[in-house]
Amino acid sequence: MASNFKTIPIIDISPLLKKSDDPTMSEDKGVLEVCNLLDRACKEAGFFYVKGHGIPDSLINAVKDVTRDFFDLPYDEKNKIKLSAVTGYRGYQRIGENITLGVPDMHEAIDCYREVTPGMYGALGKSLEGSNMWYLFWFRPAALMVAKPRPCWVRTLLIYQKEMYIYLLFHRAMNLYMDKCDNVDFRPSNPSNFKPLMEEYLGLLKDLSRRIMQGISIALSGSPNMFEGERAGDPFWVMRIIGYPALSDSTNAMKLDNDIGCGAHTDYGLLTLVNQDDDITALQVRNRSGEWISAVPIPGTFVCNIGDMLKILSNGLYESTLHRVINSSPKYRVSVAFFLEPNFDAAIEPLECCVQHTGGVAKLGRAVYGEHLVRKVLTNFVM
Ligand SMILES: O=C(O)CCC(=O)C(=O)O
Ligand SMILES: [Fe+2]
Repeated sequence: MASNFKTIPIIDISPLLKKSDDPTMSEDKGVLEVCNLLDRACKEAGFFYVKGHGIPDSLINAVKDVTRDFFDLPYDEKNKIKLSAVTGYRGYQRIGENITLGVPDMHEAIDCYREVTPGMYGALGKSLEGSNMWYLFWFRPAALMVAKPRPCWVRTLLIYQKEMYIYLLFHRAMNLYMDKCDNVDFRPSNPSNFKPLMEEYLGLLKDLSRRIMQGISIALSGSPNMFEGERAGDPFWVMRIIGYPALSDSTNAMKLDNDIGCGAHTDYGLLTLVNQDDDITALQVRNRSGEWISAVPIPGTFVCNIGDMLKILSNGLYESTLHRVINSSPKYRVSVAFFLEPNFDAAIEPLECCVQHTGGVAKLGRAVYGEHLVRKVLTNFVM
């Protein structure tokens, strides 16, 4: 549970980055100082700014400029990369199409997900590969085996329901598989510099976020590479390129119905890095007593926050704090959020070192990341 923080700490991570290829990094004084600050921020707020991250200001700003250029285009042009189930929920969504807690969000966005390859599904996914394999899964003989004595038809029905649910979930996950939508490019070719710029940016953010996770590993008393391998060695990632119309703006394709740019939510994965507009305060973070604390833009920094999967891994030591966006300024706001996630098929459960630090009992249950993601994405869109 986050504390009653009133401000969000700023952390200079340059000492951590300098040592990130050094196997003895966790003995370095400068690294340990950064890790202490990360530890405190993750416990108290679940949010922090990073500076000294090495990503040039010119690129950070160019990414926001090209985002603004895209959202400035006519609706029909933007809709050429329309998000749908066929694109695996990738692409452009108009204002009001994204839904948080049943309420349409007053933003437009491009959603980008890492492509999903068959190997990423793990055992369950593998059984669904190939055409129509799912019905074997549906009626497999093992489905008739249950521990508790119940009439046969009840047992069959219960298993049938559960398996159908799992099937549906993974069917949607299969839609995230790029081979199913390789004729749909969800990245716009207009503006022409959009793709190369975002590719470069994405590469740098993947690297940066993994380096920050090294610091978080050390902060949690683990080895610097605790999140590599089965947990997040081949991480899934998401990038949301977002535009929030000014409240007074009625020229948009859909009239604004409410003032919530993005409803209160927690992020799904490990760590989020937000590149937000410099001159508009709109992102708000909720503290323990329910006050909304503004994440005031600090040029040249990223706003970072903890996601649900890291909350589970840390056994609740770190908070995935509720946040929302309200753009009450008279200007259109853009932000680009990068989400570092676990491996798609990672089974996430509290880490032993965190259980030890939190009274010896695992307080949070196990979650398969891909299932968690698909469940969340499906509640975000009405299709
Ligand atoms: O636009 C922002 O500042 C944050 C967006 C956000 O919280 C999200 O996309 O999860
Ligand atoms: Fe968020």
